[in-house]
Amino acid sequence: MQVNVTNKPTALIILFGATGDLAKRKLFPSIYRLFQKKNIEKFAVIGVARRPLTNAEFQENVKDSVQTFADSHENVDDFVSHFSYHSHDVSSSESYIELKNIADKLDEQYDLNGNRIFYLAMAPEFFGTIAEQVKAQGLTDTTGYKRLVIEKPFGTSFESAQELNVQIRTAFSEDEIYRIDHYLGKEMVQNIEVIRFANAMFEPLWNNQYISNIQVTSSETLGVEERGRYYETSGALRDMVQNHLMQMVALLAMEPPIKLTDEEIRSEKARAFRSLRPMKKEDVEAFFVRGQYDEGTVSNSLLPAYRNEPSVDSESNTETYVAGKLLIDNFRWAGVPFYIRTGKRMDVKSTKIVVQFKDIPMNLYYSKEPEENVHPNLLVIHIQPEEGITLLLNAKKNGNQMQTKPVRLSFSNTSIDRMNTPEAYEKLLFDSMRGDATNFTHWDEVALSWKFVDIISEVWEHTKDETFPNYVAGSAGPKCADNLLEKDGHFWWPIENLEIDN
Ligand SMILES: NC(=O)C1=CN([C@@H]2O[C@H](COP(=O)(O)OP(=O)(O)OC[C@H]3O[C@@H](n4cnc5c(N)ncnc54)[C@H](OP(=O)(O)O)[C@@H]3O)[C@@H](O)[C@H]2O)C=CC1
Ligand SMILES: O=C1O[C@H](COP(=O)(O)O)[C@@H](O)[C@H](O)[C@H]1O
Repeated sequence: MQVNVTNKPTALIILFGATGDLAKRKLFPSIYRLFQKKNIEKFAVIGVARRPLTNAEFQENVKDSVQTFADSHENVDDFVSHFSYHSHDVSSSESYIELKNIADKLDEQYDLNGNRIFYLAMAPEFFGTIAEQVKAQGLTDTTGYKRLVIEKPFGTSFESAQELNVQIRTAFSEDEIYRIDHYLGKEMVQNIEVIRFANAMFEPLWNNQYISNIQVTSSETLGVEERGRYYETSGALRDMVQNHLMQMVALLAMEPPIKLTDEEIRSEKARAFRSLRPMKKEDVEAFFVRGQYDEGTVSNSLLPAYRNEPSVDSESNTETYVAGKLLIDNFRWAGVPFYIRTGKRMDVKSTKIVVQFKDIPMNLYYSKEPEENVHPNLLVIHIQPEEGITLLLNAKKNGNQMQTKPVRLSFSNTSIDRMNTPEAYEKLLFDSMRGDATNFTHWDEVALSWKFVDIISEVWEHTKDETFPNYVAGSAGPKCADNLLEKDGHFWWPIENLEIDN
């Protein structure tokens, strides 16, 4: 269903998990930016968590968060006056009634038309209970819209995701559910569609006749930090591949949607997932490799091995690195490998997509200077930290001989628009308030991506990787990831050499 998208949304946001890390680092600063830009005016927030806090104490926490994580600090007192707090254990049905009373009061006070966002920034084990309770206790009986914004991970396998989906669907219909994948809120991830579908020079080439392979890299310098308990049962495959990396692959591989509506775009992404060649257990080893970081020295500090991080098993078999090859068995992509890789404690923090074009059929320049191999054309989409596009072409070297040199055409997104692009969470929160679900994941996409990764998890859970730990903290990852491409006659383009030239 296409929802009526409004530009100045009003809403009461009921934020479950309001004392947590995500709320502090991402959500409060994002709501603040929307307020500062006057994108939202009539709004109120109820923070929900167990610890006892007064409204004033909670507002002080929100103020701290804005002062630490947002780039401007004006009107903060006015901003935090929109926040209330309700101490409440979400697994007990009792205090939902009190929550409803607070919600109704704020609805009237701020003239919010009964519009409600239930934002679940909590561990997934609570998602089903909260959805059921807000319905049972009448919080969803409202005159305006009701929407459920739900954080990842959405389950830990297809089966668990399906159970969770059934639970939340008792209270919310599919078009009221906004499953967050914050990569879909990143400016340059949203730009993938525009680069592909708004440029006559790319779309005709966007297929197996002209593209040799596509590489998607998301590397992090951070380790697992304080999230060892969660990460031990997740690993990089469930934490990053099932969602962020596969979403980027879908955007790169999908067919042009007939319209730019959420339904059309999400159904094209789901079709791309349906075309993925399913993994067979016996093929996992040939298509996917894993790694786990060992201790390493970065800027003269010794960083611990994953197995020595808090709440991590000293013999853990959990992967902190994944590289893999995906094949899309459709007319457009047959034969083109999509390589993906992601890891924690790597040498650089960077997310990039490299589209490598095929060599031209006959190259006039090889014969003259065989050592001067002509560089393949590359399109590099820089997702973060820098945002932009680089096109690597070949041009003539200055001078009399006919030799070539690679040249770069670069576009830096931020310097062109002369503004900082909005944070992913800011955009997604705004979209959920406006009723635009385009950049949220539909159940079909979630189900298909879980089915794909479940086979890999099953194999990995049952085979201990005796090489772990197999890469040093602060390095470029394990050697097995290079072998994966070498077998196909390819190599990973070194992301640190592909920066944007301004
Ligand atoms: N942090 C991040 O960078 C990211 C987080 N996410 C996801 O966001 C969600 C939240 O993560 P994060 O903020 O890091 O988690 P935290 O552990 O920091 O916060 C959990 C929150 O839940 C509250 N809580 C826990 N149990 C209950 C309960 N029984 N009743 C009411 N409140 C409860 C806690 O407050 P109290 O103890 O006071 O009850 C706290 O506010 C998770 O699903 C996570 O996977 C997704 C992407 C990134
Ligand atoms: O969802 C997650 O993403 C972050 C990486 O996000 P980014 O925007 O900084 O690239 C990752 O650290 C975390 O483990 C994962 O849960």
